[in-house]
Amino acid sequence: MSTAPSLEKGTPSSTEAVYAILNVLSNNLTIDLRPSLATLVATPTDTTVRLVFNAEICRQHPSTQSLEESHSPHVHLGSINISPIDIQRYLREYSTATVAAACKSSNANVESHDISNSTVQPQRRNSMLVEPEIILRFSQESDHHLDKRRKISDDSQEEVIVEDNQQDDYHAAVFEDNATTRQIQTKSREFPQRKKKKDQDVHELQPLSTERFVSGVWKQIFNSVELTPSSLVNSSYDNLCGTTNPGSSSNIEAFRFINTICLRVTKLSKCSRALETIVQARWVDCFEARVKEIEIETPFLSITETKMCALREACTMLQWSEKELRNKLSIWRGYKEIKDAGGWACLVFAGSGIYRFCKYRVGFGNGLTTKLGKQRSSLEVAADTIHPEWRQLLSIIGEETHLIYTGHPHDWVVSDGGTPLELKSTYTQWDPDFHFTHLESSQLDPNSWGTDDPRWTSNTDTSFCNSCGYLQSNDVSRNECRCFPELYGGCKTPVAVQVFRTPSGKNNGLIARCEFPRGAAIGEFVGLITKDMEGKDVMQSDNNGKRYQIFQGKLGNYTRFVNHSCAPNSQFQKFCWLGSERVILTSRGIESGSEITVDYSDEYWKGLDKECKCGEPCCRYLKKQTRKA
Ligand SMILES: C[S@@+](CC[C@H](N)C(=O)[O-])C[C@H]1O[C@@H](n2cnc3c(N)ncnc32)[C@H](O)[C@@H]1O
Repeated sequence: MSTAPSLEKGTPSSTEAVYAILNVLSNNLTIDLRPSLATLVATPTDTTVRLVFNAEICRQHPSTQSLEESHSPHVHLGSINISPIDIQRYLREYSTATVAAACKSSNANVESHDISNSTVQPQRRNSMLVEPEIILRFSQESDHHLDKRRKISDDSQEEVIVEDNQQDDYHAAVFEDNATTRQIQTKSREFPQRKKKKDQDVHELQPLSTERFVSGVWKQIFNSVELTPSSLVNSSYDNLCGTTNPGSSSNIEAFRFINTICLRVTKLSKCSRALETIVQARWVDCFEARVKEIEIETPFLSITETKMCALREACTMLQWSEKELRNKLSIWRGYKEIKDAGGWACLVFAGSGIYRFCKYRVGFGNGLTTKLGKQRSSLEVAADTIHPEWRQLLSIIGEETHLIYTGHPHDWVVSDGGTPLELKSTYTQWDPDFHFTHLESSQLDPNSWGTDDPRWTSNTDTSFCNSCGYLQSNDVSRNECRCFPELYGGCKTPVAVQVFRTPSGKNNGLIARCEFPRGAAIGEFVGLITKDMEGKDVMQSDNNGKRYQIFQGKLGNYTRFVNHSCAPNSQFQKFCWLGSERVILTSRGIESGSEITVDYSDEYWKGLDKECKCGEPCCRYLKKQTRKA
């Protein structure tokens, strides 16, 4: 390719010329592949030929019309892998074709035609690949025909008549050596128009479904989200790193600093997003109240006129256009609907997904309202007990900031649509003085074991994991064992579970608020490490011949509330952390919203005069008479 594109005299601007070039390269390109392909006919049929299309842009001297030597890199237009069989078919059937038509007809593998990237990508030369020189010709006269041909190749559904004589003219123009080589059309209105994108071609981000939205809210609540902006903004390199010059400090310090800032800014943006949504939801409340007021003041106006009146008032105050406000309003209405159904907590902890959810409104409607309505108080229990500061945000819109649910997250028993109950109230019928002590880790019963913990195999700060062999440490930056990072050696966040009122007469149970993938840890079975307890519900274990029991009763953690099922979705397993044996509850695959259950084992049910209420068809302990009935 040695001849240059000629820009017609009177080209209005260089921008237009650049557009003209791009347009030719992307749309008007026709290629006579025959001379080059003819040399490849003898290529063995099992060899793929790679055709690389490069264009060269030269400058033409205005007076002499001679071409100046080009030092610019080639523009890589694309490449085609083509088989010799296709080459022969091509030569037989198509004398000239657009790149697209050629590719389609040969069913070739076409690489992207990225003309915006004009640097030459050096191609690795493969002995199997042949890179022939290709003559590129641009024909102004044949645009009309070219368009028609493109239509045929691009959209076979479209009925386009290509007149034979026009095709002949077109071929003649392309093959004639003296034909104007590489002419660029400069009349922009005659450029082939870009194909309008069909609806299905438009790339849209997939909106969130109801389930994903609701589980997103739960995830945020159980995450370490911080909702006090004032405590976050006060960050400087000095008070985070203790040095004044970031340039002089080591990379690790700078990295630590930027990580801290990054974390704080993320928290800050979460907080301001939460503020934004509650203010905007409240805006809709106030807007609707104002519409009602105008309705009374001016009863002769239609509903639309009344709304427009309120909208215009707002536009004046906000200094936004009506269109701008109406667009925002449709999303803000979504926030209000979520708030009305799920409460303010739902809105505050919705996270970034809420915008798209309200924009596309897929999953909106009664299903969402009912679902959120049922979980509203459970969400509030979690929000109040895990993030007691969250209600402070509501002061900006004049809402009550007092916490409704105080104490430990598992001091409350939730239920679908019901009012949360205090945990102790659910046991008073058996024990009027019931009080539950929440433990982070097990306690050693000194009467049974003194200071000799039966779970110990060694007493070290670090240890190598029995399962993965990696170093274990409570220091997150040193720990390498990733067996159960939710519980050991990782950053801890509250586990996404709640104590809930079972509908099947088992008193309380444990419900998953997020998904627990198979193998994930739910929690350590934490309680009093004791021995020789009889007639009580205990976990029996044995470490190197030392038999010990873990008793929960009135102390422990949430694993205390896990009920039995004959088809359980979790199981107990032993795990050694820093030389100490632990019993942990791991998931067999648990969906958000399902009850977490475990198999208590035959041993447990053997001596009990109780009936299993797991409700599974495979239940092993359903009393015979019940079964008959
Ligand atoms: C560790 S507690 C589980 C939490 C208990 N439901 C509660 O409200 O405290 C074990 C007790 O729960 C009850 N339970 C657990 N699973 C059961 C089942 N499948 N059928 C009947 N009762 C069950 C039994 O009373 C059992 O003794």
